[in-house]
Amino acid sequence: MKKFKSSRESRVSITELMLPSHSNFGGKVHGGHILNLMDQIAFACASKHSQSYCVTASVNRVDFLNPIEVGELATLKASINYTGKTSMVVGVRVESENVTTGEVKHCNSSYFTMVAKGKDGKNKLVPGLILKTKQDIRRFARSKERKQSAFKRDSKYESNNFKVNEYLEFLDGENVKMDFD
Ligand SMILES: CC(=O)SCCNC(=O)CCNC(=O)[C@H](O)C(C)(C)COP(=O)(O)OP(=O)(O)OC[C@H]1O[C@@H](n2cnc3c(N)ncnc32)[C@H](O)[C@@H]1OP(=O)(O)O
Repeated sequence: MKKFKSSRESRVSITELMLPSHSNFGGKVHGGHILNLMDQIAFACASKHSQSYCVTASVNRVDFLNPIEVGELATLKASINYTGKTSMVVGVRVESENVTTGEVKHCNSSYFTMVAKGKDGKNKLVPGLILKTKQDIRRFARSKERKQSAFKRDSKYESNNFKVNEYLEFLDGENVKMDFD
């Protein structure tokens, strides 16, 4: 297996027609269906890069920017934004297209952290990423910063580290009432 690979080598794109069976009560495509497709394409992209079976470790923020209508085409694009030792961050973008008007809407962007698994079920080293463009560097740097800030936030809120007195003021003006037992 190569030691380094470019994001172009594992880029994946799929287009699917949104069927009535994918709709929610409001007639739009169900968010859960879109998340399922996003997870599948993130898996395909990470598996291609690492040439391994991968698992989803986390999903960073999914904003539903625009709804997708039944009868529209949903196109999902995925590429590797970041490589760690055994983990990869896959950027996933979802667009919808109205086939009659040709209007294209950006519906979601999200970042899936996938971890490669070896045949023994243990986490496995993945090839590094060859950064070819300014855009590649921007995506890599953004993912690295996001990973570092998530780590800092998680440690701050661990129950052993959490200092309640430092957060009482933080609750001022919020829709809560203190009622300690
Ligand atoms: C395709 C599917 O949908 S699979 C089904 C859904 N997913 C699963 O069932 C996964 C269940 N979880 C697991 O198997 C494990 O907890 C894993 C693989 C996510 C983490 O493995 P562990 O051995 O516990 O963690 P470890 O601390 O060694 O981390 C391994 C790597 O994952 C990264 N990682 C672990 N947890 C997270 C997280 N929550 N968010 C982001 N990255 C994470 C680490 O930073 C590390 O990256 P690196 O090797 O590039 O430095």
